[in-house]
Amino acid sequence: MSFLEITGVRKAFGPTTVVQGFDLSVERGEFVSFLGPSGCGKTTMLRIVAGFESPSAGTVRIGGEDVTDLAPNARRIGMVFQAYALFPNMNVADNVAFGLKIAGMARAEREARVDEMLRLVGLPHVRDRYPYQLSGGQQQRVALARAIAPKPRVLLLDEPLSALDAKIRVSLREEIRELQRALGITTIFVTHDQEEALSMSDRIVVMSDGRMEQVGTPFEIYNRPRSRFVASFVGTLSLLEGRTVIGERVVVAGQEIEAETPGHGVGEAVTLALRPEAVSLVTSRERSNRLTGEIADVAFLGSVVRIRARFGENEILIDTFNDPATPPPERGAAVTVHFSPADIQCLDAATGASHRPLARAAVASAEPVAV
Ligand SMILES: Nc1ncnc2c1ncn2[C@@H]1O[C@H](COP(=O)(O)OP(=O)(O)OP(=O)(O)O)[C@@H](O)[C@H]1O
Repeated sequence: MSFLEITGVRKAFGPTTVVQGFDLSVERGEFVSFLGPSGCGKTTMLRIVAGFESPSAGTVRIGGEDVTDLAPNARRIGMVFQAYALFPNMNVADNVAFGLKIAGMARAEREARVDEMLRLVGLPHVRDRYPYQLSGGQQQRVALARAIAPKPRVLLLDEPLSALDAKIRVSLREEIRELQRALGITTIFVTHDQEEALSMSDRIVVMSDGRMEQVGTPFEIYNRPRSRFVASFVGTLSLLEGRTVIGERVVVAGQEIEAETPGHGVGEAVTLALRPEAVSLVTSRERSNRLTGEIADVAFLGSVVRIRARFGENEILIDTFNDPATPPPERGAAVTVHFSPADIQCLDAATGASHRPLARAAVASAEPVAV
């Protein structure tokens, strides 16, 4: 049995079911993200694990113990919320000591643990400050120190980074992950930010409309999305609308390309999906599987240049690495792009299912995936 077992959980508020068919086993020390758009039920699921909501059906087990009917404070979990939830009238040390005091820890031991926790989150110098004297990032680090001080069995993080500046968000991601690894604490992290989930998680649960769409490692979720929803929610994807012709070929914007379209007969409409990093600009004539169109937009992102090219009604995003010797193409310029047939994913318009893994992963390449 896994350390945290969520079995058959369903949750309804009145007539509205907001979570259903939720089954998940989390190993000890694992970092699992619940990823999905606003309203998909991820916070509700986290609150069920925490004990703030009771499920309409199903059970939650931690360390083999059925905690479904236990109050939150009896579950030995730690939680960090999105909004700064520090007690404003207490200084940092008292905030971090809060759970320890409730647990009846002696003063000297408490003080030592507070110091240890503040060192762990890199804030030994803010001990006597009040929350309003801290930056947003510092407040969240104190909230993290407060959550882990009582040595919880499970750490629950509800969008803890979403109120912070982009730069701090990225550095705190790494800090949280490092700390989580060092402590070996089983963690569930709720986010609607796919980059956050991809970069931090051992596994991701992608949720939509109260259901689990897919569970997998970031690599699996990105490269082998099981549904159109997962394919388009996680990462960036260009969709091409085409029509199949004889010989594994598809006509897109009046041009023929090679693409496998399993399950589609000749003459059928088909949707093809492509990741931006799978497309390259063609500089010589020899490459097959090309489409010619026009540059619609160029975004210079620094190390990566993201180009939006138009092919009739279709648009393709292309990520190329910055080359200091070659300025990016101009808007309106003609462009020819190339992609390998293996990098094309054929989506089934009717069911939203994807027929085959996205590209490179299919050959189990160890190539790092740009996010
Ligand atoms: N106490 C409640 N009573 C009634 N409906 C609720 C309650 N709590 C949540 N809901 C509804 O349940 C659905 C899922 O909400 P939940 O907060 O779990 O989604 P979420 O994925 O976490 O979204 P967000 O990222 O916006 O927080 C929403 O439609 C929400 O309105």
